[in-house]
Amino acid sequence: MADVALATRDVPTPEFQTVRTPDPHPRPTKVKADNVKVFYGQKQALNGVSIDIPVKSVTAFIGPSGCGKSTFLRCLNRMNDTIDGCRVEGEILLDNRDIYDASLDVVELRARVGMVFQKPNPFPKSIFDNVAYGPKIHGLARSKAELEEIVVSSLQKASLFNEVKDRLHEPGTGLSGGQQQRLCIARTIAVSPDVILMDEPCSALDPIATAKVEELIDELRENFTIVIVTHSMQQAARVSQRTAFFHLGTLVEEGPTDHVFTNPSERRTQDYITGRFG
Ligand SMILES: Nc1ncnc2c1ncn2[C@@H]1O[C@H](COP(=O)(O)OP(=O)(O)OP(=O)(O)O)[C@@H](O)[C@H]1O
Repeated sequence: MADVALATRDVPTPEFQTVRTPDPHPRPTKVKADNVKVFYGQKQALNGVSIDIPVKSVTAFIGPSGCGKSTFLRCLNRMNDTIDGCRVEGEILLDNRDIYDASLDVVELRARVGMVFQKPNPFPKSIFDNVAYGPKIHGLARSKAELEEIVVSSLQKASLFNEVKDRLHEPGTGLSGGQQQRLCIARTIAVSPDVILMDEPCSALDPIATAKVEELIDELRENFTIVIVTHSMQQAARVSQRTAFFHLGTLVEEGPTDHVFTNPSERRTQDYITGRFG
């Protein structure tokens, strides 16, 4: 009950309220979204989502299929800009800067806010070149040696180096699915992002590869702000510190992961996590 008493109510739109439970030891906000609405043509997919995403921790987005988790995730690095007919309203700040500001360089933004997709999607290039690609196009290495250093350290941070060190010049597509996903994470890390967005990063992986990626996510949160969309509530419970529950285009509830899973403030959250719908 003490946790419920902590919950504060916010009113992003007149139609609904998001219940928020603060962390006992809150971290500074890295990304702040305010009243974000997304439309695909005439259809509204998000009804005014507001959330503060804390720095250097993992925030999980959960909710039934079609509730808008991926749509909201894609707002955070403007990937929705690439979808015809998609319109975003509201405000999203990264380190207090409006990411929808007309003067903002979207390529730069996507380097600062990297994305890992559901299906591993290495380039048809060598393992080395997959990781070197970003640093090369962003001019992050002044010499060949520096580029090599970035590639090796990114593969190490992605817990992949030891498995591939003897075949760096072989195709990335020749790796196993789990290794390919860690290669994609290494590729994202190589451009030194602040935020890593992960859209169901384990859904194409077997349980062992999933466990490795989850372990990796836990290590990465020391240095990166991570937002993960997942269909697996066990995964959200294992890897995240905060959880946000979406339903029908609204953010119903967000709070510390243990609170959301053990003592949710909202009936809809309770029904979802106990499998009554979704
Ligand atoms: N490119 C698109 N064009 C039109 N409608 C879309 C598009 N992408 C998503 N939608 C719609 O927006 C709503 C939210 O979809 P979204 O993919 O964000 O949900 P989700 O919670 O991530 O679902 P899932 O868990 O199944 O991936 C859905 O009704 C979906 O049909």
